[in-house]
Amino acid sequence: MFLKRIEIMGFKSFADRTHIDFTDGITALLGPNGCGKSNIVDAMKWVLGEQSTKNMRAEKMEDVIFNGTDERKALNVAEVTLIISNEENLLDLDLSEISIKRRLYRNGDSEYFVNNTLVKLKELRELFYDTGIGKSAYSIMEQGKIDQVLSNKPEERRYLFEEAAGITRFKMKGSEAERKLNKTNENMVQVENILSEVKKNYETLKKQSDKTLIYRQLREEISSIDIDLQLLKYNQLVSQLQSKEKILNKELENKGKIVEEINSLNGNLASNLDEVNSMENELIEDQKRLYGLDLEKENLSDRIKFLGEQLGELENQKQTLKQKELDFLDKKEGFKKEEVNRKNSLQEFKDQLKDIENNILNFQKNIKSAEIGIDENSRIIKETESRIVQGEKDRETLQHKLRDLTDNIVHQLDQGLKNSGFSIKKKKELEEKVISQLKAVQIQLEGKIRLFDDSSRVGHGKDDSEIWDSGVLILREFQKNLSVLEESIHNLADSLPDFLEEFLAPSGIISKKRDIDDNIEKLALSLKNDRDSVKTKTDESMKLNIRIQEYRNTLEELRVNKARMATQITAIEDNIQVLSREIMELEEQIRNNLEEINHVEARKMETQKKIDESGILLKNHDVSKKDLLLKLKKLEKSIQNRTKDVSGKEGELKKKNADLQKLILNLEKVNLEIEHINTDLQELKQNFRENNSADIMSFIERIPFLNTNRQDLKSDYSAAREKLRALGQVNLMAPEEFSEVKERYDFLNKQLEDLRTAKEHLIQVTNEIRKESAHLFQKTYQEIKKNFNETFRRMFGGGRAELKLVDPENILESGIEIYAQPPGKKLENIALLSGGERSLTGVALLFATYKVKPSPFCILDEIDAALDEANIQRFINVLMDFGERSQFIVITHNKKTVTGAKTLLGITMQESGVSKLIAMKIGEANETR
Ligand SMILES: Nc1ncnc2c1ncn2[C@@H]1O[C@H](COP(=O)(O)OP(=O)(O)OP(=O)(O)O)[C@@H](O)[C@H]1O
Repeated sequence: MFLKRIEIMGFKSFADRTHIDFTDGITALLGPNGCGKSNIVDAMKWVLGEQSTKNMRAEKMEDVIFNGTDERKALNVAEVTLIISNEENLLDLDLSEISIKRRLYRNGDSEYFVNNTLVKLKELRELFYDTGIGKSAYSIMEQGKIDQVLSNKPEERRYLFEEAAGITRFKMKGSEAERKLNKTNENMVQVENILSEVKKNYETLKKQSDKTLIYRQLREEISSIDIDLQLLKYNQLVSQLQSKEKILNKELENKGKIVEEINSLNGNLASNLDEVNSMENELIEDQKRLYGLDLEKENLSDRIKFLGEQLGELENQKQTLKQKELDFLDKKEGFKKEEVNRKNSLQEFKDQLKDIENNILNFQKNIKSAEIGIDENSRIIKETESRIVQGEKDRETLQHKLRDLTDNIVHQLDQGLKNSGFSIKKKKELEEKVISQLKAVQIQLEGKIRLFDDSSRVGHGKDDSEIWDSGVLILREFQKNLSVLEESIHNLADSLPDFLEEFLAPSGIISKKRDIDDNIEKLALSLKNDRDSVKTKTDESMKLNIRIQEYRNTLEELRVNKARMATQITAIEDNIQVLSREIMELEEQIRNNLEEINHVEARKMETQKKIDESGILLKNHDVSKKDLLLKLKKLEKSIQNRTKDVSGKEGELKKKNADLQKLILNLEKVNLEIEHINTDLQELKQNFRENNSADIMSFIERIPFLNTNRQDLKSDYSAAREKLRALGQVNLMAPEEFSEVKERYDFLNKQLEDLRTAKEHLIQVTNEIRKESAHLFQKTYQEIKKNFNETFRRMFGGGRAELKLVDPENILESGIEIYAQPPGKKLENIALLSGGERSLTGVALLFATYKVKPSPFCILDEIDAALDEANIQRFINVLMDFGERSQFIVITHNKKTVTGAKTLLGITMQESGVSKLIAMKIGEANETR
């Protein structure tokens, strides 16, 4: 047993909570027409997820909720619970009993539960795939549906075979795989589009990055050569210093010796020569100073020259940096222009998007107002229709009244005439008498008038008094005749019955009839107007519906446009972001460049200051030298005068002193040279630190490996600088930008590759599903085909039936033709069969399918309606056979079919409009039978 119980509450005519317990075998559902038997079938379909309102015999889904009776209010919720036994694990849930519940509220909210857990409709449907149960399966066969299996197009019949073959799940999986494949294709196109955009950027940045890397390499090369040159100079200065220090030490030794010799010579000349000596010392001092001044002057000139060269170099550097700044500014200007263009386009797109959104709002408003118009029309139509119904009722009431009144009039007239003894013949005689008397009076009157007229004109010889007398006579005669006439009129009036006056009086019965006639006429006119108005409003609503459809189509297009526009806006916004980043980076480069320029400028100014200071020193030297020369001349003259008196010994002493002086001068010179070398060394170190932000001593270990050919190094330096210049403009951030883009480019390529793999996989899955489905379908089709002929022969007591694939080459789409040959007839297409034959053929196909894949339960709703006695018996025989294996619930009005059932369930409507279940025990059932 599969179906255990169904609980229905508030569903269609089942207003109260109703439990129906099912049993094994065949259960017959009995009850008079309209008592709610098919509503139970509807409840079963509904709880299994039926979505078609047509299949639920409703206009909208809310119509399935109990909508009230004269005695009961409508309900706001419908609920059906189906309890299924899953002991044979037919459903893929590890539970022995499963309850499925569907609930619908009047506001349209709908819920599904499996074992009281809220689930989605999709999950519920998947639970029943390939079980023969469910929306499109064959477990529920209703009135007309069996016939529909035969009337459907050959392709539409496939569902029966597919469900039996168990490929519904495959089909779903196949469609899902195809949906995924389409989605993957769309994603691939999208990724390819983005990739082609990124690729452009990638290639541009790659070129720029390569160039920048060369640029950086050259800069490093130049800096390295520059360091080598500085190291060479440093090495040279250090060697010079060492050799000078050696000379200094040697000369100091010599000086010591000569001083000793002079001291001994001077022993006796000391006193005499003190003055001379002091003068000579002064002279020597002055000569030393003079020599020192010359040396200093030479050094200053060299220094000024060196600083001048440095200044030139710095100026070149500054010019290069300036040029670089201009290039950056040009580039930035270009980017700015592009950014403005992009922003303009962005604004245009945004305006367009706004227009589209406004249009969407307008169309939504139009739809809303059209819907309001339709609602208003429906309201008016409803009102008018109820007015028409009321009008019809009123008209009927009036017509009823009119009929009563007319009967009354005839009756009263009859009665009145009878009571008053009125005779038409007598009335006619009296009327004729009055008319003839009236005519006689008229003739008499005309004759007398003429006579009187003649007499008054001619007189006939009579006087006036005679004329007057004859006039009086005439009038008296006339008066007499009128009295006779009056009497006749009275007689006539007396002959008419009195009650007629009452009849014709304003409050009389005839006036009432006239009023009713008028009212009926008015009512008919108003009904006609109301019907015209209903028609006009219905036409209007139809037009509004067409217009709503048009608005919706346009709305759909607008929504597609809106999405497209939004994508373009995002793309431009991305573009603008890239541009503003590039601009910011350029600005950063310009700022760095400016800092470099300022730095070079500061160094230039410092160098210039040094040149100026050296120039002032040079001028001061010239003045000092001139003064010193003048002083020297004077001093030499004084010494010459003083030494003329000194003896020949003094010659030797003089010579010694001269040697000493020479030595001292040499010593001074060497000291000065050492001092200059030290100054140069300090300067070199200082410059090195400023240019390279590092101490030259940290590079010292490079010296032994240096190419000591200064000339070669210099030409390498110039060549590298030339290459750098030839490179032109360089995007310094390009390698970093390129690495970012590369990362994205690689990522997109990877994504594309993944999508390709996914696509191949999906194609493979689809092919496998198709292959497996084709195999299962073919197998099941062949079995059903074989069974069909057998069940057909059993149903018809002979004959032959056949199934044919319309397109055997295309087994997964092919339609299935049915041919049937009832006994003694020709093999015919089913369209030519009689109603009963068709039902029987349909049932044969259904049972042939059950044989291959029995559905765990089966509901047959009056499928026996068109069968005659003999066929019913055969139908019952087959049904009872199948009843051994499956659970059958049969709705029928046929007594014979009822005899085949094991259990009977009765449905009644004890309370009008509310279905109720009466469980009949087999004993009672037999009595009922
Ligand atoms: N939402 C509803 N609320 C109340 N009653 C409803 C609702 N929907 C349908 N009905 C009632 O259900 C009845 C129809 O029930 P159903 O079609 O099940 O009858 P049946 O027993 O199958 O009849 P038959 O033997 O003629 O096929 C109708 O009287 C209809 O008014």
